[in-house]
Amino acid sequence: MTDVHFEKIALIGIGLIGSSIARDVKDQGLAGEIVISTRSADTLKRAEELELGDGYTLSAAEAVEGADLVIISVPVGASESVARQIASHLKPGAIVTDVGSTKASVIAQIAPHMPPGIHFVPGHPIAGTEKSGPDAGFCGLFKGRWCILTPLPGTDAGALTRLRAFWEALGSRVDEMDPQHHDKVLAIVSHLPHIIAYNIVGTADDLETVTESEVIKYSASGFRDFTRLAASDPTMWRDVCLHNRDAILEMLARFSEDLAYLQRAIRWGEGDKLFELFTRTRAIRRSIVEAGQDVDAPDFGRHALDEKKG
Ligand SMILES: NC(=O)C1=CN([C@@H]2O[C@H](COP(=O)(O)OP(=O)(O)OC[C@H]3O[C@@H](n4cnc5c(N)ncnc54)[C@H](O)[C@@H]3O)[C@@H](O)[C@H]2O)C=CC1
Ligand SMILES: O=C(O)C(=O)Cc1ccc(O)cc1
Repeated sequence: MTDVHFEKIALIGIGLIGSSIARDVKDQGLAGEIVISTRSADTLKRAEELELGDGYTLSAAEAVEGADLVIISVPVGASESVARQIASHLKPGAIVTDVGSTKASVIAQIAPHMPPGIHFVPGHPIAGTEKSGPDAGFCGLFKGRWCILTPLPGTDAGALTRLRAFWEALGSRVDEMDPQHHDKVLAIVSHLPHIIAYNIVGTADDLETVTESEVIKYSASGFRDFTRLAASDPTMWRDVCLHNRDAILEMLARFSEDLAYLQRAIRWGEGDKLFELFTRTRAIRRSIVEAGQDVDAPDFGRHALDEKKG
């Protein structure tokens, strides 16, 4: 059996994801010691009040001293800064991983700083909410959710197996994927929906004829769903957009083309085209429900993309 117990786990960043990991690790006794580091003193103090770990420090370098597993849970744009700070303090043989929503950029930021003998295995739990900060996390966030690992060529098989077992202990289903493929898949199933939500809520806010009270008063559940996504952390999503630029622009181009098709059909009263599209999309959801798949399941998007690729 793979050993999922670590003597010391260092958590760098203790927001929604870091604090959820801390809660699960504690709950399941997966670590002898949890040391938490974050950039802001206020967040660190809050983590201590919530008793999320055993040790607390503003120094990421100090946190990783002697750690067998280091989990970086910061906005993706802060990855290189963290890697620089911890590089020369890592214990030989340590596993370093992250939870960032984009993978190619995070790898480019972290991998060059990792000394020989350190096992860097990038990861991404496909689980979260629109909330952020240490209070937002909860036990069981990762249960039944996918976690995608994007190992690099030459990644130590033992380190990969241990990290996989760690996420499985948190209740996740684990898949491995090439980082570029990950970034394309997530661009369509996660990044675009957030961008569309930010855009539609922004548009509604800009409409002079629609007062704030009307937007709230008459908002149907469709619009409300968008406002939840559009309430997501601005720093995190700015970084996702800037660090998955190419895949997002590619998917946005496809999306805009398809939107123009819809726009034209509406303008010219081409009801058959509208009906055909709406019937096709309805069938997609129905087939997922009939297959007994959770419609929230993150692999939905991956299957849809694979089917498109043929
Ligand atoms: N929010 C979500 O639903 C999900 C987020 N992710 C990824 O997880 C990572 C963390 O996201 P959340 O926990 O949601 O964010 P969060 O905003 O709740 O927490 C971020 C943490 O990073 C710390 N931090 C920020 N800049 C830092 C820096 N330069 N150095 C050290 N610490 C720094 C903050 O103090 C905070 O503790 C991001 O990369 C995000 O893309 C992955 C899956 C889901
Ligand atoms: O809140 C939601 O609906 C999400 O989609 C959460 C989420 C946000 C970012 C990720 O990289 C993974 C999951």
